[in-house]
Amino acid sequence: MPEPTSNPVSGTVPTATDSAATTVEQADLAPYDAVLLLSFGGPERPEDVVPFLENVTRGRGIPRERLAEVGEHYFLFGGRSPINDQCRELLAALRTELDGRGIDLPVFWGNRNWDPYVGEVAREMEAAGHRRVLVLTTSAYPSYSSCRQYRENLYDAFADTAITVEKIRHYADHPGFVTASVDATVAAVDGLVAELGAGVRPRLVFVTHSIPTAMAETAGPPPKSPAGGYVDWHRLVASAVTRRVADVRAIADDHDVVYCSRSGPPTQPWLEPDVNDHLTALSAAGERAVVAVPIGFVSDHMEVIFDLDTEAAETARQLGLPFARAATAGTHPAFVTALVDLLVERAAVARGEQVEQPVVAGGTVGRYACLSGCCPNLRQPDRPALCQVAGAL
Ligand SMILES: CC1=C(CCC(=O)O)c2cc3nc(cc4[nH]c(cc5[nH]c(cc1n2)c(C)c5CCC(=O)O)c(CCC(=O)O)c4C)C(CCC(=O)O)=C3C
Ligand SMILES: [Fe+2]
Repeated sequence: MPEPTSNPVSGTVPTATDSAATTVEQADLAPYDAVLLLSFGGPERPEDVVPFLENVTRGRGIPRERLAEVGEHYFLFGGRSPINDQCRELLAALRTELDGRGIDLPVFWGNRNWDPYVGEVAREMEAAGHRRVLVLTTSAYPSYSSCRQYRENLYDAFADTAITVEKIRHYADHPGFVTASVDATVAAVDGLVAELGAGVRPRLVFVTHSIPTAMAETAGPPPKSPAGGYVDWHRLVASAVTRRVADVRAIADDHDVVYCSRSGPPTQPWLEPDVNDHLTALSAAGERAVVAVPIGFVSDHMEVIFDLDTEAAETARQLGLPFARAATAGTHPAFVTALVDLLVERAAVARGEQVEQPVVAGGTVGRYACLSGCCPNLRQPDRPALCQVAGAL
């Protein structure tokens, strides 16, 4: 940040001794008057688990056995999902970063599937006088589940309020998100090398949430491959992370994008391979060590602590395949800085200003407002959603 020539807060000229306290210029996110962190939500007590699962799966056709199985994942961790605490930590980190830039807008937090519900938070925000809100979700990629479903819930929450809602762009290809994954991957590679010796070249296995192939193929705006925007964006992030890790550490030449948390009826095709099947195949092919990089999750969600740290780690143990899991972005400073940069960028765009929109090489600048047919709801195509504009794909 440039040194201010005068102190905009007090109007006095900063001196050498008080400069530390006076170099923060007041800034804002005009035209927005508040920020909303929108997340998935998760249970915090054993009694919450079943009602939470009912909220998530209502009308989604998930088999009863799958629900019972996922309930057990939560019970294994005391009936408490890690996700809400991670949102609290992210809120604190965002506050510190905003304060450091002299931005004093309030940051609210609401969830789609558990307390604090976004519908209740919307009414609080309206009562507090807010009228134009900028939303940041804890989901970084395009697809129905990771984008439109959030926007449908925003519609339900805000339709009857006086508040206008806008969103930042999809940010998985933002350099700050990629940097957080690179640092985490380097640390995990170093851990394996310390354990196994300098000759080992771990293979990077990027992991994300599986979704039905029908959802994947319709995800994201063009240009996209037949696999769809969800898969394309993950492949791009995986390649970007691999390139940067390979610049500084010896790793295997190839990397993979694989999936966890498959749900739905067995007859419905979902994205494959499953991470456990893939570890088995890599072991059979003679791979000597694997680093799992959960680029599909912004923090250590249940999918990370159960599907990877518990289940996939056990698969690797049984295979005798050395395995490490890289940290998620969480509150990595590069990620927190990137999120605030994305808020600042979005506000500048709303003011009609020219602004830099950084993406990693080969990335595309995600849309601020999605096209009305993008990431369609295949069950209820006409369900209303916010932050979209009319336009054909
Ligand atoms: C793409 C995607 C993300 C990433 C983007 C994002 O972050 O949003 C994500 C995140 C999450 N998913 C989560 C939890 C669950 N997801 C489920 C079910 C499903 N997820 C799907 C997709 C995704 N999900 C889909 C297509 C289904 C099938 C039902 C349907 O078509 O809607 C079910 C039901 C049981 C089951 O079927 O597994 C649960 C409990 C939690 C909370 C974790 C915690 O507590 O830490 C988080 C962050
Ligand atoms: Fe999910």
